Amino acid sequence: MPLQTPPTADDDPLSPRRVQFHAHVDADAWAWSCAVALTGILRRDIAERGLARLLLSGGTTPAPVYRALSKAPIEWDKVEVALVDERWLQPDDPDSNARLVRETLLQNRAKAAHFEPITRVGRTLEESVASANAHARRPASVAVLGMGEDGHTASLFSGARDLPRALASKSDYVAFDASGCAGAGAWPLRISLTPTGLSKARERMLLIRGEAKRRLLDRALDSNDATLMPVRVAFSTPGAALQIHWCP
Ligand SMILES: O=C(O)[C@H](O)[C@@H](O)[C@H](O)[C@H](O)COP(=O)(O)O
Repeated sequence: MPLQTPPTADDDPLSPRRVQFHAHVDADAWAWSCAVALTGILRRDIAERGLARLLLSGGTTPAPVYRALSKAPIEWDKVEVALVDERWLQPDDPDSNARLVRETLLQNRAKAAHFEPITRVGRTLEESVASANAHARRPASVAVLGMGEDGHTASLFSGARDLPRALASKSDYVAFDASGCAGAGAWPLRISLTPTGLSKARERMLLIRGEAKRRLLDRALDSNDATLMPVRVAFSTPGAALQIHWCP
């Protein structure tokens, strides 16, 4: 009879080896600490592989981190910047995640990075998803995630008809229709990284701020259902441990 391997701490999604929580005193300390952590990851991958790949989320939270990171001493011409998710908008739309990344990260030293928007003028939704999947063949150095007030991460929304298919997908990116989900705001049609795509990133970071999100995170850690709390995929998906960076 084959010997059974006893479960290790890594089998438990809430093991300290899977989720690490970093609390920062204020927004400045938070932004700079996250930028320093990201700088270390990107420089390490450039040293080890000659190239680094950074996956970024949108939303209102991460801009200060992206602005701080834009000044970091990194060989930016060896960095590919891509998106965790995108709204079905033109890449220069003020509400697109591409525009956010261009205006916050791709400034200063980081101007030299290579940016891959998911949407392009003239590209259909299917072509956009196919392009994101083709680029995702190169594994990400780090995926930077956010969490919505409804518990979504990337563009994986609870209550959406597309959620079970996205959670089970073997593709790195899928089209996602979040019609009827209040958290998706005015942009129900999205393209999102899946747990499969997330599992390939060498590192994972979740950026959150404020007491309400800290309480929501506690609820997500206690819940056992990613269809109710999609942010659970950030720590329950096999692969890298999740580094959570929070400030008041
Ligand atoms: O484009 C998006 O909507 C996102 O990438 C999304 O997953 C975001 O990270 C959360 O919605 C958090 O958004 P806030 O930072 O605005 O709360």
